[in-house]
Amino acid sequence: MSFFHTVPSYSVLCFLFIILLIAPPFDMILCCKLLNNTNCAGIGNKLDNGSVLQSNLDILLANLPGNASQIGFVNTTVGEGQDQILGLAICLANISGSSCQNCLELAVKNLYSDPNCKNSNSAESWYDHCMVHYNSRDLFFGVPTTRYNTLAYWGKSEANGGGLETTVYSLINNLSDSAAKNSETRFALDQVGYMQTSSSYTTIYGLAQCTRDLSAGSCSTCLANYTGELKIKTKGSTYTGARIVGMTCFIWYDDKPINNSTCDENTENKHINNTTSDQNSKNGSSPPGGGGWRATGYCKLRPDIRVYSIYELKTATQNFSPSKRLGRGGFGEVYQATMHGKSVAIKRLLKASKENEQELIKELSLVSYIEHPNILKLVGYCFEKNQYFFVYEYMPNGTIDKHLKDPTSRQKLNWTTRFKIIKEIAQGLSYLHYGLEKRTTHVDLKLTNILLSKEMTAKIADFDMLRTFETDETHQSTEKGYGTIGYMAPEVNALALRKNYSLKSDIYSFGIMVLEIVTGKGIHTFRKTESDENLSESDENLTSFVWKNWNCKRYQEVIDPYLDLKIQRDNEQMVRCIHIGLLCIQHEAAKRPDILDVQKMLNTKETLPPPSVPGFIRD
Ligand SMILES: Nc1ncnc2c1ncn2[C@@H]1O[C@H](COP(=O)(O)OP(=O)(O)OP(=O)(O)O)[C@@H](O)[C@H]1O
Repeated sequence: MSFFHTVPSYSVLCFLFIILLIAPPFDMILCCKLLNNTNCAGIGNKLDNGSVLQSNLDILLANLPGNASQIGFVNTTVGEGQDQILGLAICLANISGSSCQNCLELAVKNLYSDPNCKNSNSAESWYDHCMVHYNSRDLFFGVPTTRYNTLAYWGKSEANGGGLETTVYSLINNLSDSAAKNSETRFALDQVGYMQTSSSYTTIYGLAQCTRDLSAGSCSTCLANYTGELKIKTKGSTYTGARIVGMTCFIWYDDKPINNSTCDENTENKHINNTTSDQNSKNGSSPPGGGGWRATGYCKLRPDIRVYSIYELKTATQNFSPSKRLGRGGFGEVYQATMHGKSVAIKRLLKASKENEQELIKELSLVSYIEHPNILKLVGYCFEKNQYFFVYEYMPNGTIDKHLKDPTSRQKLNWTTRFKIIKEIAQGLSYLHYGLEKRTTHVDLKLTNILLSKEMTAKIADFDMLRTFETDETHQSTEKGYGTIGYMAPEVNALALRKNYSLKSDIYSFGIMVLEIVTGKGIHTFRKTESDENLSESDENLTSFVWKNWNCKRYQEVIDPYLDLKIQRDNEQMVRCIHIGLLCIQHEAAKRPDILDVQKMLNTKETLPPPSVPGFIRD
């Protein structure tokens, strides 16, 4: 199990390059759309400490987050008559149950801690993803209001009559219509394309939601009111983003994806307001021209990444039944399941905890955007109740390691397939090293991290792990991560040297994998020893075994006996792959080819340089 490290592409100096290599991509760290502060002002009646009403309020607020997290909404009352208190809690319908609960717990906490709202008989606290509202006086369930807490807009403005206005308001109208008709959640999320100029295309994302106690008609009314209000407030212009947070409905659109995300105190922005005033909040409106509050961060997740609830995962895996378990690695267990008609592999992270959550979110956002046919695709995740899961596409043919260990599969794994797999791993690695905005290293490349699809397409996996986890003895901690003994390059093999990890260290691991695939012998076939005298297969390592035979030109000794050696072209490719493998595992990192060179070597017949001594071999 491992993770990717990223490197800014402008880095040329090696040491700077390495330092940057292990730095997390900062722009991925921020999570959640932030609203500006809205104050709690003009509180009406205060509750008497120790009163029945106060204790009813305490009961109400203690239960709202948990009750609402089930379906993202609850409205309820506690007490009767003079002592009755009404409460409503709602989350944006595209966040997980755990995020909803976290958000509402924060919202409730603020109702108690904000001096303006503390002990109020009527107050409201809203965050970016949720809102809590209580009242001891009026019945507000099911009643649409025209009052809103925040109306804000931002981004580029365009005079009305331009294409943006049509795009935005047709999106809002469609969303409003869909949300009103959605009897289950009163929520709709959509996106629409907009040609800014003849050559520049923008997507506008949007959501609309009503509290679930509204009827379809009331929901329409609420959303229509706010749409009209937005038009009035923006005074003849349309902006690329806006948000209205109302008492009974919300509208939000932006030219950036409005993602679901997990939020905590650091990332959610709080807003507490009392409800005694009938006036619109003064604090939420932005001046035309894009001032006022602005989104300062997102969980940058690929928009189609799904958020699963633990309940869904438990159901799909028969409560994580051993019969559904695909395997166990250094960091967790993997289960097979079918979700929404697709076969998936659910990785349950056993060593993650709340403290790691922000780091996990950061990893998640990085991994979610990595899309390549030779990289395992992330489908979704679940961070709930201090439990953490990543959901990936399922690879029915398992790991290549498994195929090489089983004599029947090994026999079936002919050279054409093995060569294809080697080239596919190189393609995936090339994408990581050079195909992303920032250079990214895998750090834990090994055969158990290469999965095979139904069509035997190789996909690089295992990039979802924190760098600070405790692990088992087969893994060693790099300064910010792990590698696996046997695959780790000499420059990173000692604990003190872990910071030396570079793209060339990944190349070393790639070279070991190539040799394993050609020889059919995993690194674990050999007993690792420091001695290179009187080597026999049982007491040398893979590297020394290949190197010794290579130097004597005993190529056939090296090639997997399960491979058919009758085809001349295949034989040449096998020897060439041993050669490439040896170039990749040269002791001196600088001498190793980079992955683009490797791809060229694999795809052409150009003459290769002689390899120098590999890592971990004594001259
Ligand atoms: N997407 C997947 N499809 C099918 N099987 C999978 C998938 N992901 C993992 N597996 C199986 O689950 C096993 C455990 O995977 P996991 O990533 O937890 O550990 P690992 O890579 O084997 O070990 P380590 O944690 O030491 O890197 C794998 O060896 C593989 O057999």
